[in-house]
Amino acid sequence: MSATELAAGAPHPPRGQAVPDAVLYLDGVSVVFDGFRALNNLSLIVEAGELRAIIGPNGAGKTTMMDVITGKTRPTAGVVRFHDHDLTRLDEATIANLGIGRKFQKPTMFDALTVFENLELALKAPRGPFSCLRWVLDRTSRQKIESTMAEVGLTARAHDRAGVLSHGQRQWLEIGMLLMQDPELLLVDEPVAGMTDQETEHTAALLVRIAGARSVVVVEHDLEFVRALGSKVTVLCEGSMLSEGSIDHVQNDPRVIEVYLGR
Ligand SMILES: Nc1ncnc2c1ncn2[C@@H]1O[C@H](COP(=O)(O)OP(=O)(O)OP(=O)(O)O)[C@@H](O)[C@H]1O
Repeated sequence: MSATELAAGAPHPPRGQAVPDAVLYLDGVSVVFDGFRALNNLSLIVEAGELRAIIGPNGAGKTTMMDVITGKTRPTAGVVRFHDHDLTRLDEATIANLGIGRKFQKPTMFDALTVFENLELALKAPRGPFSCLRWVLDRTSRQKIESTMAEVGLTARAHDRAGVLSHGQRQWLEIGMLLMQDPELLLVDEPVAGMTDQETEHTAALLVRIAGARSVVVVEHDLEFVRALGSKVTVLCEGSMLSEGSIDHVQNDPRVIEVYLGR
């Protein structure tokens, strides 16, 4: 049973059984806080190289879902797998080291350091027997920093301090810092809140560009931005998946219109 077949609606395999091409696999996940179900039997599959948008009204469970994937919150029930790793048994640091990066709304960088220096700090420290080959590693690191700056559109700001960047540029730098860690799955929380229209467009193009080489899950309220992503959209409501498909499909789904878009 492949992730594509499951995503098309085929029945899920028995709990705990790996799905070959799924990077992220949630099945029957519930989170109960003091009797309140923040997640209610949620199932979700993200494939390799997929860009997925998650939308839903306030309190739908979007943040709780991200918290479950990153190990911040333990599910009360259900399966959460990253490839064949059972994430419900791992702590946050171990999950991050497996290759799951998370970008929160508020950027966390050093304002007094330049764009280049912030990316350099975010680079994984060289490990192993070749770490003495400083020159080779330095050249490789420099190339990686330069390609990441190009990827997020900050090459022209390389030697400017992070503190003088615009709000949008700070968000892109933070995404670049996460990319330096080579995540296989990137979780992005409301990336365009407070951005100008032009910054929002740039961010959509950036996320489309970086998905493909890794999977990207974006939680966002801005539906025009979600449309620009051109990706599959999952609508959460009251902790469950309400609808899934293209932005046109979910925007025309009467259940979505009733509980979310029609408000
Ligand atoms: N630690 C907690 N203890 C109790 N209730 C919580 C806790 N965390 C979240 N909740 C509740 O769970 C529900 C889902 O919250 P969550 O933050 O996941 O929703 P969301 O979709 O991210 O909402 P928003 O769009 O407003 O950020 C909310 O009703 C929230 O009040």
